[in-house]
Amino acid sequence: MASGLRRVFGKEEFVAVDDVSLSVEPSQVHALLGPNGAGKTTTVRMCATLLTPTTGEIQVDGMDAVRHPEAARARLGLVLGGELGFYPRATARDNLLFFADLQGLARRRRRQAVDEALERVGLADVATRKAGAFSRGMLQRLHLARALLGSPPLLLLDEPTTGLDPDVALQVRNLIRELAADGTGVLLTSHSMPEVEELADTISVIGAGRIVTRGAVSDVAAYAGIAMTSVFSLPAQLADAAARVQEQLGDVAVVVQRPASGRWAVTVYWAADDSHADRETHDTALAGALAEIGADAPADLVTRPASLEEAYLALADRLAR
Ligand SMILES: Nc1ncnc2c1ncn2[C@@H]1O[C@H](COP(=O)(O)OP(=O)(O)OP(=O)(O)O)[C@@H](O)[C@H]1O
Repeated sequence: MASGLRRVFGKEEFVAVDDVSLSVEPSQVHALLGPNGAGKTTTVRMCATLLTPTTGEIQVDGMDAVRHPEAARARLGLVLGGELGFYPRATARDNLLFFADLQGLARRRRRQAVDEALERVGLADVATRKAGAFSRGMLQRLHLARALLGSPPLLLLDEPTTGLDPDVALQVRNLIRELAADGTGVLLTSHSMPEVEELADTISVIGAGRIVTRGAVSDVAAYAGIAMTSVFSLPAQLADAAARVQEQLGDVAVVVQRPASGRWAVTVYWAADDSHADRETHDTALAGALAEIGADAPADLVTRPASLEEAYLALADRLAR
């Protein structure tokens, strides 16, 4: 839906977003991942018609969003992280009725659309309570309800769970998954790796305004140069275990250790370029290295495909401006 997006700011001609293309299909959750200032929000704001691209094209549900921003706006729902924007002394329902009105929803459809949206986000029971009395989690769900008015085929969610309690964040994630399952396309930004890993079908990693890699978690991991990871713990007295295991393994892996619960939590990142290596090969190599340094075989060893967080941390240096 977006191609060749570029956005330049100010007299200094700072390039915030450079040649970004992406698409969000129905039922797909597409996540934008990247460090602070990478250009994620600028991209979302352009897709939402809040910001005009310096160059590039955007289509929302077949509508040219640069030429016809209002028509495109009616085809998408937007939740920007940390926004306020409700009338504290009006009820949740009246707030949504006001926004339904702003969106130009037909009068006879308005009340029904509002009640459906409140129901969808689990706020139907508190529809007559004032928004000012809502907790942060309830407000965030109200934002989602607002975005859902008129059942747009596309949702743009910029950090929808930032600052929420874990249980409320979980509710919001469940809701996002349900909406996608019902056919809505979702473009999501988040700093939570487990969240992106859980929700996203496609991940675009953005660094310094450009998309550097795109795909599933395994694709991001391959780009980061790691494929699998082994994690285990060692007793506190083995303070130099990582360096000694590293010496044994050489450049097929990177070994790090951190203190955790009075022991060492050790992580071994196996290099991705050895495509023949499987779990067993890694475990055998590791057992040999540990025996060599005089450590007992760890009972809690797990070797598995790299997580998104591990992959992301491994490539963080390459994303800086
Ligand atoms: N209106 C503006 N004027 C000038 N520079 C801007 C403007 N908006 C954004 N920028 C700059 O563009 C870059 C990208 O910002 P953006 O907010 O898109 O990043 P982000 O990836 O969403 O970051 P974060 O993770 O911190 O939210 C930043 O360096 C920011 O300072």
